[in-house]
Amino acid sequence: MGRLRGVGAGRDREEFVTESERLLFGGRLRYDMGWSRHDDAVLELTLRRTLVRLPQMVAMSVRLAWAADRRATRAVALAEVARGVAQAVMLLSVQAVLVALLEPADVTDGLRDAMPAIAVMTVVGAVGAVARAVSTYADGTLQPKVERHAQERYLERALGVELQAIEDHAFHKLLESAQFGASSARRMIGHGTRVISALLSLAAAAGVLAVLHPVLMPMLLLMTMPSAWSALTIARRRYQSYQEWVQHSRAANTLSRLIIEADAAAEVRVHGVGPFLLRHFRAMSQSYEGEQARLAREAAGTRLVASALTGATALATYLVLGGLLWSGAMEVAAAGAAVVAIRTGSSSLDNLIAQVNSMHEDSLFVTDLHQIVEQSTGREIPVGGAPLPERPESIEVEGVTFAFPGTEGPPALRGVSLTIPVGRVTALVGENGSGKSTLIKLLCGLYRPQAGRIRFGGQDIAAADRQDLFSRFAVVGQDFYRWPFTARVNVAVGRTAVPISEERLEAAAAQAGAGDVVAGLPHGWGTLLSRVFQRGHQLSGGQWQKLGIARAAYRDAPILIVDEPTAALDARAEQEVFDRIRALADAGRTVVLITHRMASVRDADLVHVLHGGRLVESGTPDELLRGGGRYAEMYGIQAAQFARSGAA
Ligand SMILES: Nc1ncnc2c1ncn2[C@@H]1O[C@H](COP(=O)(O)OP(=O)(O)OP(=O)(O)O)[C@@H](O)[C@H]1O
Repeated sequence: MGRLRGVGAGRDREEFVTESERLLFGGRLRYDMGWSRHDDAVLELTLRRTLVRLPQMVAMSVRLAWAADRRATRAVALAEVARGVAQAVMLLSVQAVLVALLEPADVTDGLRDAMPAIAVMTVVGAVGAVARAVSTYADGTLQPKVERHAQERYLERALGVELQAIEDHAFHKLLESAQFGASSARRMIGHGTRVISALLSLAAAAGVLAVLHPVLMPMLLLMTMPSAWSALTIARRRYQSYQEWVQHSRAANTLSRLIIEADAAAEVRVHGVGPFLLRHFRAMSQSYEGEQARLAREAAGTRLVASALTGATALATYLVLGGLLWSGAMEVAAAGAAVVAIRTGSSSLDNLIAQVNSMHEDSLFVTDLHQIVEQSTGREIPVGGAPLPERPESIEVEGVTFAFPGTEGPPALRGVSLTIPVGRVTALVGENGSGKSTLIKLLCGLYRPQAGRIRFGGQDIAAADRQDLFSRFAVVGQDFYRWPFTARVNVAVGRTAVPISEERLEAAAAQAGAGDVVAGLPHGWGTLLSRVFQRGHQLSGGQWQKLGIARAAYRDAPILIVDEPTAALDARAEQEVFDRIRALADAGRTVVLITHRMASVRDADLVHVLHGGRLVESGTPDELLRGGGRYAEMYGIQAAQFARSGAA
């Protein structure tokens, strides 16, 4: 990575855009790690730093485990300590047995002297085995709980942030990366357990070596250095690569999903899109394979160097041991015990390094999880606030300007001021992209204006309780969500805070003209509305639209926002929907209607016309028609179309 940060790095990176990335996704899909927030953490992934971070990481796993299940955590900790102590006692007993066997001239005496140590070895062997079984069981129950806990925390955070955070690609990338945090948290527990166990057994081996000869312990450490270095280097490269390629992999997955996606299946076949998608899937996968091959090549080289160094240090250690024996500085029995301790110690150290390394890698993903918490701070939907008036006279939009963050060009809304009277139908009209849907999202409190304010009966909604604000609205958007659940849930999802009421469902369906749709379903309200599951049923666009309106009716909120509610409806159904919308307003509901059908707007009490993010006209439909402005022009165009088709 350091190389990429060099002078020519930007140019190299720009050049390295695959054809698929450019054609399908409009450019490079790899993150510039030089600018990544993780960069510091990753590039500092050195042996020293990792070891310094070890206590932090162990503490992190303990905290995760403690929050998930205290009893199991305690059981794992006790069992692991018991295992470590058993191992230490075992090593000391081995030394005692060797001394007893090698020192006396008579073998029988030696065996007799060794008996107590052999008995101790048997007991601690059994204790170690039981401790291991306890740890395996407790760890097995603990890990899934930790994963669920972490996953819930993640989902709660994702749910709690503003729409704008979800739409921010950097935050979204973090969300994607952090979704692995939960399984990493689970693995951290396993690694944490094994780290403690390796540390204890290492301490035992080191203790024995220190007693035998002071030079042996540093030799043991030296022997393990190369594998530690290689493991950390490989892990660092892997994580960097993951971070850089996360969007690319996601894009390749999107391509493979599109090939099997039910909604795209017809077009994929009729237009022959399949081979095109497959070709680009192959190309994108191949470029990722190239990256993986690079990682594998570098890992192989690093491992080779590490093995050579390990061999050299092992040789040096045994030469030192030989020298000690030859010079008479050490007895044969002690040398035998030293060999056992070195073998145990180096295998514990290797194990420790491997575990610390995996733990470090996983801890980076768990850190992403923590970063979600950190980065969502300040972006979460505020809790609490001033209550809104129960029945405001009107909603006032005052000089509102709003630009989508990170977008260029003029703001989506510029100095818009208008009034939405309560209990009336207000229509918002304007050409595509004029800012109608954006204004609606601001009204509902999904976005905040950069200038100006929106008042609900005099109360600025910026200071209002957002949940209270949300509760005032029912929205039937152009792209209302088609939940892959039953018809019942697709309507009742309008109000999930209370138990589902069949009576209310029927009333909502009747209000939306969706009664026939439900009656025609094979299992009525219980019909699953998704073909990708067993017993699933497919609705037509118009049938879905009626259910969408029923959902809003079920929500029963004082303000109903309908964004192109009739686009997929036939002429009769369209008329019925507008009649119903009118009736809702007559019954005291406030309706904000967005539509391109000018004739439908004629029933509105007030019309606001947006153009290029500005309010250009306001008035009753008759006033605007008489005024001869934009509304009159759009109305005239549509009326002429009808007249032409009528004459034909
Ligand atoms: N999430 C978004 N991020 C960035 N820009 C957006 C986003 N949503 C809308 N825009 C831009 O804001 C402008 C206004 O869009 P908006 O959806 O409000 O228009 P509209 O009047 O509802 O259009 P239509 O009649 O086509 O539904 C457009 O230029 C659009 O590209």
